[in-house]
Amino acid sequence: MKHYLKQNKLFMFFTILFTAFSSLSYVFMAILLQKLLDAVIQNNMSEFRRIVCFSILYFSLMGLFAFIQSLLTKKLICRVIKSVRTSTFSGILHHTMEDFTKKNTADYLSAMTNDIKILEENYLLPLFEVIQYTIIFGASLVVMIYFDFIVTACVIVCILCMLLIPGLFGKILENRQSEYSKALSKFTIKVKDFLSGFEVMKSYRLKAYILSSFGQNNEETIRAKYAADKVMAANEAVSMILSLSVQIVVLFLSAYFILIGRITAGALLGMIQVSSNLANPLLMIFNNLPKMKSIEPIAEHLNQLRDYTSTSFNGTLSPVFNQTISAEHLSFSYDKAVPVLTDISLEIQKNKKYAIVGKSGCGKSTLVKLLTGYYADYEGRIQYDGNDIHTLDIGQTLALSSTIHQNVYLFDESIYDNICLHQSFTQEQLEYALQASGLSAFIHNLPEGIKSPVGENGSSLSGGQKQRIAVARALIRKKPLLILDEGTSAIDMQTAYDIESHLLHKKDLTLLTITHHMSSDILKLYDEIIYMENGQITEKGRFEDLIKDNKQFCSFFHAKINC
Ligand SMILES: Nc1ncnc2c1ncn2[C@@H]1O[C@H](COP(=O)(O)OP(=O)(O)OP(=O)(O)O)[C@@H](O)[C@H]1O
Repeated sequence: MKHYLKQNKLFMFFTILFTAFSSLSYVFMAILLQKLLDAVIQNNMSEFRRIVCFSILYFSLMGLFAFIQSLLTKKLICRVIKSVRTSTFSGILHHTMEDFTKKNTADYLSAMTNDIKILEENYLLPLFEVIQYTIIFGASLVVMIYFDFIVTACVIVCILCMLLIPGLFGKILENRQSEYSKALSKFTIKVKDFLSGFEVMKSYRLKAYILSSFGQNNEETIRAKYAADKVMAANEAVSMILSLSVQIVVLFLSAYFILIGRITAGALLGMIQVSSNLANPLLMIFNNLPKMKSIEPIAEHLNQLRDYTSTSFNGTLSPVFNQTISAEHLSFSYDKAVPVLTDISLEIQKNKKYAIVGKSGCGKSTLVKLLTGYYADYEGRIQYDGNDIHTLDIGQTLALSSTIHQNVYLFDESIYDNICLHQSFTQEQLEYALQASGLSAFIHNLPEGIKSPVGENGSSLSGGQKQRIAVARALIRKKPLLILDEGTSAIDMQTAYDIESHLLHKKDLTLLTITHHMSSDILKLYDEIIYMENGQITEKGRFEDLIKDNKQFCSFFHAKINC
């Protein structure tokens, strides 16, 4: 948190300055009361008038300072929250694909919303209260010494007892707050999951189950919140008792000192006023310190997201793909126990076309993800034009390829924005991409044309239309490597055939197609069919040759077309 406050040093300085002005005015009230009562008791009319005039000016200025201080504090909190959000979000965006997918997206969502809210409520707001009350407390102590030293000494003893409170509750509150943050994150994950599966819920009549599971999670979250609130309540009660004891000590001692003639009645009134300026600020400070300490695990989590650095890919070379992407003796598993790819060697030559086929779950998508720089923790070697992928800048390596998945993600913007992704392209480039992806006729029939909104994740489009937008998105960028991972599966046969054969005839494109669609007309157009079984490549070659060989691919092909 200090990091963000340092970024706003000047703002912080002026906020503290005006906090000091408005805080000192509270303390000065005690001296004003003492002077007023003494003037009244001494029947001093001219002194009384002087005090009244001074008070009018004084209270007007006090109001102005309080307003400026409040404004500056709010503005500073807004600036800090904005910085925390921006740097946390940019840290999240900095994650490698591999590390990003290790967590549920709702976990990031919870950090960006719930955790930052907790930070505001339990750190930033209390911090400025603590600053304000510390100034009031310090100034009150000075005024108290001015009134009477012995009373001040007794007050200090009470305060030392109060110093034990943060130590008493801080650690417990920290643990409870951390549990609450975890519960909130779990709750957000569940809600996101349920809302994403809305359609499944409707068609499988899952409402009762979802409501009960939601209720259980809601209950756990509230229980975690209440557990933290209970510690806060205990902290508040103990702080209150101790702060009251300060006022009681002041009251009784001052009364005794009037009796023995040590102080005046005006000083008693002043001391009662100042003692509340000692007790209340202390109460607030000791209420707030454990709260502020409790956000440490949350701040740590946000800092981890902000300061994320990839430990897997640290290369800096710009990748070049002019000849080959190769894999040698590549083995990989997601959880170490179950091997997904075993000893794979292959070479992808620039501008050639490859179809990767095999039974579901044999590792086709995983192989392509590894080749394009998705995962770093594998055995063997992956090279781009002879350079190990680990020596390359992974951001640039990932940008060399475009993958069109079965489930395309579309932003809630227009078709145009989803294709161009806020980059500039010429009209000619746009028209080519629309034509080659088979989108032209569809867009032509829309009232708003290419500017039509697609809805949340393309909810107003069909699966095939979404895939065509993804194809246009990739083609307009003329990326050297295009991957179709069942990328045309939702498009009607004729359009899919047209798109795929167009891509197969593009001379300046390397194409990797993962397909379950066994059309001999299309498969014949590929330079190489790569057939996989149980995480291994068992056959490679042109379609006609593999059919002639009459081995595993041939049986797979015939089994598929006979289905
Ligand atoms: N992120 C992941 N975490 C853990 N296991 C995974 C993950 N992704 C895939 N797997 C597992 O790895 C194996 C290979 O999956 P992969 O998606 O590569 O197969 P595939 O051949 O592309 O399948 P399909 O043709 O059905 O899309 C499967 O057993 C799958 O369950």
